[in-house]
Amino acid sequence: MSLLPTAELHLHIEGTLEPELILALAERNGIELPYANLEDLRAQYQFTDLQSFLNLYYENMAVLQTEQDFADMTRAYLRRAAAAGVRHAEVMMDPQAHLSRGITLETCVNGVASALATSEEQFGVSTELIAAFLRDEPAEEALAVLENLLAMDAPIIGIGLDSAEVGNPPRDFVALYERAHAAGLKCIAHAGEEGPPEYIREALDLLKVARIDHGIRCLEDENLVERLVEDQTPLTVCPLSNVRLRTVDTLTDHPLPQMLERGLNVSVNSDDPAYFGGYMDENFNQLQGTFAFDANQLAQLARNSVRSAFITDARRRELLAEIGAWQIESRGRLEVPTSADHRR
Ligand SMILES: Nc1ncnc2[nH]cnc12
Ligand SMILES: [Zn+2]
Repeated sequence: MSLLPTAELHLHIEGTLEPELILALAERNGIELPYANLEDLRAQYQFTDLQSFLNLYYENMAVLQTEQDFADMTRAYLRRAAAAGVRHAEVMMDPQAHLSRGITLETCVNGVASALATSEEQFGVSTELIAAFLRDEPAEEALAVLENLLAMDAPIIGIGLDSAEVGNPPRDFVALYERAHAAGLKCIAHAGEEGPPEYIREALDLLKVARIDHGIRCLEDENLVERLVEDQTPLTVCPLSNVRLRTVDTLTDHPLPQMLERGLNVSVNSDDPAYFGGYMDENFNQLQGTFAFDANQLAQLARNSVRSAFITDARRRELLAEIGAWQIESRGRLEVPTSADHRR
């Protein structure tokens, strides 16, 4: 049984920093961590909400110091993603989280970009880079960083908006998104993860985004659901993330089946796989185990990711053909795309 070919559209590269790599980079860079060992570090991975995760996520970034560190982290993700069936990845990074630690834009951007540049030949995964801005930091700072990214001709195709959602609405970032649109960049934003449906509306109406990251709280607003279905707005859903951050109680309670049923354009993504218990294959594995999706439903989720990706029509046709072949091969004898071989 071959792996389900998919596009990963919602992935924070800093969220792929595995505990083992954190310790290795700390050692390489002579950084003292507040954890005695791997077990001690792993014991921190219990989250009560988004903020409790973000605290650890930002803290662990201290080990990322050089271009090589960023490139090593990115290559480790690409290798793992390829083994999970990912054929195209649109990778977000958080430049402000590094600038605030005294790491230059060149170091973090060039480090990640250098690994992405050889991804297709090395791992068979085509990639794009998206700069995400921290919504819990001043909007003026985000705009200044975007100007610097543009000035250095950073190889980004778009911008995103992430970090602590509640109390930091999309309406605060209109100038940032106007600048990004004017520069010809694609625009996406996290909305409706912990925040209300109104934030999804704002992201669409004020920031004019092409995709919504998460968006699961749209279901609380029937008019919004109808609009999202009508426009086929992509929602990049992250099931294991939602469970680990307690947005839903258990995977059984996850609204993905309901969202598919309603005709929303939903895809499956891993968000911060090193923190949330799995990469793309593990997300599909657990969905399959919980909801018993058939080959048609799994293929639909994969097709949604490909039709929502920022890729050429030729690449889209190529990936849709791969999914079609997988679907034919899988019908009638469906096993889940397995992660057993690469599980930690
Ligand atoms: N799930 C998430 N939500 C908001 N900001 C993030 N940054 C990294 N992961 C995030
Ligand atoms: Zn995210």
